[in-house]
Amino acid sequence: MHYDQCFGCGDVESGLHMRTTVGEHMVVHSRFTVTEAHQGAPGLAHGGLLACAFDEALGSTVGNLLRKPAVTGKLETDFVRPVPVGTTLYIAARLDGVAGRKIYVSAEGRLGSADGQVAVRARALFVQVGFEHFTTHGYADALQRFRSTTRESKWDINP
Ligand SMILES: CCCCCCCC(=O)SCCNC(=O)CCNC(=O)[C@H](O)C(C)(C)COP(=O)(O)OP(=O)(O)OC[C@H]1O[C@@H](n2cnc3c(N)ncnc32)[C@H](O)[C@@H]1OP(=O)(O)O
Repeated sequence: MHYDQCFGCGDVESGLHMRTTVGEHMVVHSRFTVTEAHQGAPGLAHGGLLACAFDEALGSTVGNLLRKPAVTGKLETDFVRPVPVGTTLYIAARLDGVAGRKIYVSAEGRLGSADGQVAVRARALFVQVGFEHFTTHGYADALQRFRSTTRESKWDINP
């Protein structure tokens, strides 16, 4: 689901500008290029921004494969190698299982190419929610407009 104000996939200037495609064996691929706006230590990606990229990639995996609204309940990250500014992180994510409303997903991010060195691994639990989760806690008017103008069309699989 593409929301233009989303920090992960939207058009926010300092955002991550991530796009997602679904590949073979239901592996969901995302890319994130680290810019000057994403630094923690000088010249290196901030860990929280990397976690954000994985939240986005894993959320997109849930959205693209299950097409059910869900939110992150738990997100774990292993930071294995530093990710320098200018690097593109290639994230491959998988759906590991579903148990009732609980959705388990995991991903790994590689440096520079789809077969580069692993820099980050992540696992998450998403919890399926009703649309009222967003209207109750978020901008209800904006969400209703977003829903009525997009419906199915913003689930962009391999645009
Ligand atoms: C394309 C879109 C990309 C989007 C990418 C970005 C996604 C996001 O960042 S979403 C924003 C961040 N997340 C949030 O704001 C969520 C805030 N949390 C909540 O709203 C609630 O805690 C919520 C909805 C997760 C769960 O609450 P609720 O609906 O009452 O369900 P609840 O009964 O507590 O939990 C359901 C099940 O999940 C389990 N669960 C919930 N949270 C956790 C957790 N942190 N760890 C382990 N298990 C958990 C519960 O134990 C329960 O399991 P069971 O069914 O076996 O008893």
